[in-house]
Amino acid sequence: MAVATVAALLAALGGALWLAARRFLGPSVQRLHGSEHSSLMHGKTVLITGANSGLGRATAAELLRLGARVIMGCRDLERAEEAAGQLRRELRQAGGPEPGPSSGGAGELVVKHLDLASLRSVRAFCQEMLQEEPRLDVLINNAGIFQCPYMKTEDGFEMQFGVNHLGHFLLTNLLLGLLKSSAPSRIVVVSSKLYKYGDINFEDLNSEQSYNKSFCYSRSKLANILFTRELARRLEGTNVTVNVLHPGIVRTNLGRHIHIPLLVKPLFNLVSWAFFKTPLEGAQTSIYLASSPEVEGVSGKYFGDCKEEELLPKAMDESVARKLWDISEVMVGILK
Ligand SMILES: NC(=O)C1=CN([C@@H]2O[C@H](COP(=O)(O)OP(=O)(O)OC[C@H]3O[C@@H](n4cnc5c(N)ncnc54)[C@H](OP(=O)(O)O)[C@@H]3O)[C@@H](O)[C@H]2O)C=CC1
Ligand SMILES: CC1=C(/C=C/C(C)=C/C=C/C(C)=C/C=O)C(C)(C)CCC1
Repeated sequence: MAVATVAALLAALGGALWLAARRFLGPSVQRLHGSEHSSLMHGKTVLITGANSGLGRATAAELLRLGARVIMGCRDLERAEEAAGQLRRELRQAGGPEPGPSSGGAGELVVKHLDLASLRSVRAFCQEMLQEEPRLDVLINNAGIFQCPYMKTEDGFEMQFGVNHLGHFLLTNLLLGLLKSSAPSRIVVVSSKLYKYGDINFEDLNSEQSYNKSFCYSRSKLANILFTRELARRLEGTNVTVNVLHPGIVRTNLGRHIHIPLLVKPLFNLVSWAFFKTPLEGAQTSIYLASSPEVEGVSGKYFGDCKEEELLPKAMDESVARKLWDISEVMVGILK
């Protein structure tokens, strides 16, 4: 008995040491582009939704470092300005490009208000973009909400479907002209592996008959993939590409609606610290699809860890993708 207890304690201690060593001594993030690529994104304007937190913030930081001009589309201007201030300080400390009159926009960070839970806000944002921005080279549909209680957007859509899919659907459609006139340009869509558990039930897209927060998140992420594939088809020959990715499991604020008992929280924090990716690790595929010459001309594909991955048949169903597109047009009011 005593031997078993000692063995269990030793195993636990060994495991803890291994995890700590992995975090502290292991290679820090394998950055996609080292310093030799620090001008890769010079002259390019990138719009990132939800760039004040998590993956969006890390993506913004890295693309700024590569010389992009980054527009942060965020719903809370106070949180966004705070994040922008930190990003500018970090860039200066790292010796990144200094924005100024002669920098051609390199390293410049702009904050704009965008609430994807309001079609009015999306329209106002796009109008401002079209008035103020002469070009848009990369659009990163990153913002997302995860497993919230049943809530509706300003326009009466179930919140996860409304923000993760419909808000981005309208945003992308209204910015397509600018992306086309800036071609070659790219659209990057952040989905999730959890798409596998979703289905597009056209009879109840607003989840009024029943609401399951996990299913609705998965459905919104499946919609992200179907949207990407249908858009890629529609964009053939335009030199505007669109690809979709899953980032893995990443330690961000996405879990804000998951309620964990106070006493168990430290354990969850420890587990996430040990096993989840950091935001910079998780953002690598977004950064890759936004900037790498390797994916020039590649469109309609699904990526994880900077490599193309296979999709389940339900995410490649062209008739479902077309029907979802048509219904989304009606829902957001852009039916021609
Ligand atoms: N973290 C993970 O393990 C995984 C994440 N993903 C996906 O990654 C993407 C980024 O999430 P992540 O960085 O993890 O989470 P965070 O919660 O850290 O970031 C989400 C961002 O989306 C913004 N957002 C939420 N609702 C709206 C809205 N109505 N209008 C505009 N912006 C909004 C948030 O703004 P605010 O800060 O104001 O709330 C925040 O900036 C999401 O699409 C998510 O589904 C996919 C798989 C796994
Ligand atoms: C980090 C973290 C949490 C967990 C978040 C989780 C589990 C997020 C998972 C998101 C996924 C897998 C999204 C996929 O699309 C807690 C427990 C809320 C609180 C402690 C810190």
